[in-house]
Amino acid sequence: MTRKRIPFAKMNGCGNDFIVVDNRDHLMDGFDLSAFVKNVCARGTSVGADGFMMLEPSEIADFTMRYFNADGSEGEMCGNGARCLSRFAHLVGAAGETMSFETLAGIYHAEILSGSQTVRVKFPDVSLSELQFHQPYAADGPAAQYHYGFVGVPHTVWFVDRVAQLADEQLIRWGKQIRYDKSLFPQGTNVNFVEVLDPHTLQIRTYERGVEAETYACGSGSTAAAIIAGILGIVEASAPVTLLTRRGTLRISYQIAADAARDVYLEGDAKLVARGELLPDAWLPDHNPPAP
Ligand SMILES: N[C@H](CCC[C@H](N)C(=O)O)C(=O)O
Repeated sequence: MTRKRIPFAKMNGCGNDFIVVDNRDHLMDGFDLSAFVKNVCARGTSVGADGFMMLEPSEIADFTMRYFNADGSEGEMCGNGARCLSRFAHLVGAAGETMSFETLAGIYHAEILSGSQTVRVKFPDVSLSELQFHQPYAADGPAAQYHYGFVGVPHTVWFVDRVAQLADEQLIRWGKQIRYDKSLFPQGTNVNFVEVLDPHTLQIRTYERGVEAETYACGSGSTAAAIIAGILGIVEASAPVTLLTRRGTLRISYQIAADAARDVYLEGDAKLVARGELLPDAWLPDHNPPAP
């Protein structure tokens, strides 16, 4: 068994938590990444997180972001993850206060707001042809219609009343039903339940694909919800939209042009909460088989 120790950081963006590894020197070569990620992200038996990210070199940007969901699947992109990895890249000297990075969903830009742990990520333009509005939903769900937005990853947005009061089990039941509705979403989807508080403020709860549970916040889901609400005239699109998540606040701003939402920015905290070493028992949970 390898005696490898893997330096890592634990980062937290608005309650979305991530294990981050600097893989610029190919430390992770030889690992079955899917199994590794699933094990280290398991809460209770290992470090636990919503996702796992690696900082890797890039020939066209400051670095490459590789993102894995807690279930071991590689995701194209993660908004809160991108904010956390940008801060990490800055902390380890891989990037200055402004940076660009490669993802499976294209090139993103980010800025560490001076002297703070606030990070603003700029998304590529969101083509309006990637959005769908007022889609009917026949099954027993949170609403009779939903809206769809692809913001690096797929998102559905459901406007509901009193989202904070929605029972956790109900949210999970609806989330799973929609996320696994292959006739509508062959690739699956994240499911965002959104309440309009005022023309500048939305409250949001998200069932995340790949975590298969509610997470405390979702950056790309918040971005999709803010853009959709702006185009529908539910919030004022010309001003920043505040998204209240379960563990903090995200700010989203954008400009609506004829064919795309441009200048799309997602801003919020990105905290470094721990640094240490992952040891084999973090990724080999079979050392502790369940009691017969
Ligand atoms: N929490 C993430 C979304 C991760 C996307 C993932 N759940 C998927 O669809 O593969 C965010 O802040 O944008």
